[in-house]
Amino acid sequence: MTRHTMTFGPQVAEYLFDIGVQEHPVQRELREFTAGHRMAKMQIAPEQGQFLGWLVQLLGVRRYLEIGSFTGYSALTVALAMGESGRTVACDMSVEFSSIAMDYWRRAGVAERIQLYLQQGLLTLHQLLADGAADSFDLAFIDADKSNYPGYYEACLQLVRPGGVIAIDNILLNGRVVAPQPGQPHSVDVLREFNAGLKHDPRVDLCILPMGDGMTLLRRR
Ligand SMILES: C[S@@+](CC[C@H](N)C(=O)[O-])C[C@H]1O[C@@H](n2cnc3c(N)ncnc32)[C@H](O)[C@@H]1O
Repeated sequence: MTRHTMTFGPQVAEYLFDIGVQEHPVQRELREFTAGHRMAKMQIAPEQGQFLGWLVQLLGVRRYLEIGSFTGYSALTVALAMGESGRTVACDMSVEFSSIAMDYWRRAGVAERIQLYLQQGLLTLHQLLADGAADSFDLAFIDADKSNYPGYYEACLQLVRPGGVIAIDNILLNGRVVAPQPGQPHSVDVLREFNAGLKHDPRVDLCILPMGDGMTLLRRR
């Protein structure tokens, strides 16, 4: 028993992965491919993917909005968990990353169910709102540039239906949110202020998981 969240080394992390992560063969291939990519650390941890897939089942998610898709692992995970009736709107700005993502989405047979917008994420979210998509998503996942997190959050609060969930990744910035350094990027201050405000936000119910680099979950009231 413990009153604190345990921290653990690579051996326990490997054990948790072994006993806790179920992957489709294409998901595994994509994760292994991405491990060799120069920006590999941007991908979510596989146990976060497992959690998102589980949340999809729990909530009965049919419409998923993702801001920041990189090589496609999180979108692939959620698309597989939603099944044939699921629909994803994915946002990214990188042609290079997105072409890898689309390749793996095709190979897993989910590409037709994912609509990718290759432009600034905020622009896409505002377009979706202008097109009447408010209250239409069951789950949103924010995992892109940190300085825009407050803007992504405000837009997602309108796009996700009441009772739906907004998940937010990398809220700890590798611990930089609690150990500010001189000359650090402005995004650290933005994220620290953003994190601190959520527990006072009457529009949501909050839960933070110490998973990966910290994942916040917000249920829209
Ligand atoms: C942390 S990665 C996403 C990881 C992904 N969710 C996964 O599971 O592999 C962040 C992504 O956000 C994208 N990005 C950065 N700034 C962006 C912006 N302003 N609008 C849209 N996408 C952006 C990057 O190109 C990158 O692919």
